[in-house]
Amino acid sequence: MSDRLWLVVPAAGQGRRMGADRPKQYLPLAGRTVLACTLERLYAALPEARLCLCLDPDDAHFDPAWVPFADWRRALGGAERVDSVIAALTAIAPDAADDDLVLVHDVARPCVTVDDLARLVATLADEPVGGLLAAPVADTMKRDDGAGRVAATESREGLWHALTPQGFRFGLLRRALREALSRGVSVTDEASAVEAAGQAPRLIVGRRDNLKITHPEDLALAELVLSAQRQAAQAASSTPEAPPAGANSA
Ligand SMILES: Nc1ccn([C@@H]2O[C@H](COP(=O)(O)OP(=O)(O)OP(=O)(O)O)[C@@H](O)[C@H]2O)c(=O)n1
Ligand SMILES: C[C@](O)(CO)[C@H](O)COP(=O)(O)O
Repeated sequence: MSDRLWLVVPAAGQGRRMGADRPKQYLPLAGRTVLACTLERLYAALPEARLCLCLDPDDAHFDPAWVPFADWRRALGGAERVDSVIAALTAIAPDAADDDLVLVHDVARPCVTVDDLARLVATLADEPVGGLLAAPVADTMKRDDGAGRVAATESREGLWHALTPQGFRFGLLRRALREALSRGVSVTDEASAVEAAGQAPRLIVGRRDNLKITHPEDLALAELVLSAQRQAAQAASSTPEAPPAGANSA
C-alpha cells in the first residue's frame, strides 16, 4: 500500500451552535486561533503530509500564515461537512493515487494528540478498509420521549463516540462518499459512508479529551486540555531518565 499521506481539514463550517461573531475556527485559543492550534498539532505529528484545507467561499478571516505545512492547497467548502470533504478530495484528485491514505480531521478538534495521530497512521498502514479514532461511551444513555422526559434507558454496550481523524484510502473514500450521497444516506462522518458501502471501518481507541469545540463552554474546556497537555509534555521532557536496573549509582 502507498505510504503517501494526505490531510483533509474541513474548516468551512459557520459554527452556528457556538453563536459567536465569527466561525468558531477563528476564535482565540491558547493565544492563537482554533484553526492555527489544530494545524500546529497535525504538523507536529505529520510534517510530511500534504494538506487540503476546506474554506468557506466567503471566508473573511483566514490567514495563510497559520499554515505550517510546506505542501498545501485549499478547496471551497460546501453546504454540509460531507460536501466540503468531497470538494477536498476533488482538489487533490490530480495528484492522489487510489491507495494513498487520506486522514480527515475536523478543524474544531485542536486537542488531538501527537501520540494518537502517530498510532492511527501506524495502525492504518496495513489496514485495507481504514478506520477512525473513537472512544467508548462512558455515561448511561437515555432516550427522550420528545417532551423532555425519559422514555427509556438504552444500553451503552458496544457504543462509541466517533472522533477524528478518520482515515481511508483515497479511491475507496471518494467512491463511498459519492455513492452514499447519491443514495440519500446521511453522512455525518467518513466512516458512515464506508459503512454504507458494506465495509467495517476499524475502531482505534482515542483519547476522550480530543473534543470537538461545538458549544460555547467547549472553548474553555479546550483551553484547559491544551494547557494540561503542555504541562505534561514539559514534565516528561524535564524528568531525568531512570538509571537502568542494577546500575551502580556511585
Ligand atoms: N459545510 C461545512 C460544515 C462543517 N464543516 C466543518 O466540519 C467540522 C465539524 O462540523 P461542526 O462541528 O458541525 O462545525 P460547524 O458546522 O461549524 O458547526 P455548527 O453545526 O454548529 O454550525 C468543522 O471543522 C467544520 O468547520 C465544513 O467544513 N463544511
Ligand atoms: C465527524 C464528527 O466529528 C464525528 O464525531 C462529527 O460528526 C462532525 O460534527 P457534526 O456536528 O456531525 O457536523
